[in-house]
Amino acid sequence: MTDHVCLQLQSWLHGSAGLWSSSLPQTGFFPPLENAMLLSGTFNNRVALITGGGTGLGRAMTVTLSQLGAQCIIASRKLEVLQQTAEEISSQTGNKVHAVQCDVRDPQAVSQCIDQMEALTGLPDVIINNAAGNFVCPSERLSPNAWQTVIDIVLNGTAFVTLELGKRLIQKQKGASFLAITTIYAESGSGFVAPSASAKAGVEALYKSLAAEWGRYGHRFNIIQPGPIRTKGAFSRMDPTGAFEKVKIDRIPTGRLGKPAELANLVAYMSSDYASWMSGAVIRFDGGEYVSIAGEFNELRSVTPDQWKVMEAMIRKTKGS
Ligand SMILES: CC/C=C\C/C=C\C/C=C\C/C=C\C=C\C(=O)SCCNC(=O)CCNC(=O)[C@H](O)C(C)(C)COP(=O)(O)OP(=O)(O)OC[C@H]1O[C@@H](n2cnc3c(N)ncnc32)[C@H](O)[C@@H]1OP(=O)(O)O
Ligand SMILES: NC(=O)C1=CN([C@@H]2O[C@H](COP(=O)(O)OP(=O)(O)OC[C@H]3O[C@@H](n4cnc5c(N)ncnc54)[C@H](OP(=O)(O)O)[C@@H]3O)[C@@H](O)[C@H]2O)C=CC1
Repeated sequence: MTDHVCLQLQSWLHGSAGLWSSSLPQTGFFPPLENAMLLSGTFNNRVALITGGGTGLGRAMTVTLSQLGAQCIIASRKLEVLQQTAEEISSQTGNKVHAVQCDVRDPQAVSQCIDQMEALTGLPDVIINNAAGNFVCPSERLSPNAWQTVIDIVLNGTAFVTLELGKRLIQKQKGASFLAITTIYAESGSGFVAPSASAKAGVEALYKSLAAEWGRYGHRFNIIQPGPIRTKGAFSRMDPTGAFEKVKIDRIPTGRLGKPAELANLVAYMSSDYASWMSGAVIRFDGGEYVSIAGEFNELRSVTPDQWKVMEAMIRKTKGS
């Protein structure tokens, strides 16, 4: 028995068993709740700008904010996509969603987009910097333009939108909540997405800096770091073959991907007056993935109770160093 368990352990250590798979099956402890969490009317008479709001997570945020009473503006490059999303959400919620074309890489376009927005709704109360560009690529294969494209969308785009709106809000003495969507690897860095990791880290530095500097103008700045949530935009560029999805899920302690509506509820809370004391916060929202990857001994989840008996006996038998 003991020899058999030792052999099993050796085979596990040499990688023939799934390194990340837990010895216990995931039993659906963490079902997602996808309805809007806040009180209806929380965002009545509020205007929310969501960059990249036409698709994926930005779209889900727009649905939730609109359900809660906000007048939303969604902005990105593809006007047709934006218009379709805006119409669908407006008719679903009864609250107007406006579509405004804007390439956030271009500061002049950003300024014109904000002119357009001011004419439509006035300056926003809620700003969600969600637009991004990313793809997995070995760093030695990146061209200068590939690097620059991601940095321009994510870091410069966020800065152009935030600074232009910030200046105008300060001028009008109007407070606002700014939120940036980054990633869990903004902190750790990550191979194969170096431009995105660098840009998202820059966004976090910008938001923490402005949280300190612009509180005096009535502006709050917060950050959400989502873990993996299925969207076409992300998954088609991060896992085009689908080969890595199971590996990812196996290392998430809650045993599943996140849902767009779950993230949208957190976004709504952090953008609402219920969070008016929250500024400079970085909230990781990843089902436990980050700590699961980081912990030195977390692979020991694969050790079975029988294997533990053998290991414990071996450890207890050892005397001295
Ligand atoms: C192990 C992983 C397992 C599972 C993963 C599963 C799920 C994901 C989990 C977590 C996700 C975590 C973080 C996600 C962060 C995100 O940001 S996801 C959002 C993704 N959405 C988008 O990217 C949408 C917008 N993207 C785009 O429009 C394009 O993809 C873009 C390339 C970013 C920009 O388009 P644009 O038209 O402006 O640019 P191009 O002219 O096409 O390209 C510019 C230069 O980049 C080079 N390029 C483009 N693609 C690639 C590539 N795949 N590899 C290498 N280089 C690329 C292109 O050649 C240009 O350079 P040049 O040729 O030198 O001119
Ligand atoms: N899904 C996930 O697992 C994770 C996502 N994230 C983050 O969540 C956010 C949303 O991603 P997700 O919804 O998954 O992916 P999407 O691809 O659906 O969203 C990205 C959005 O950004 C917009 N966009 C891209 N380039 C520009 C530009 N130059 N100017 C204006 N808008 C632009 C796109 O619209 P258009 O093409 O019309 O310009 C699109 O709507 C991103 O910040 C991403 O980094 C973070 C961690 C995990």
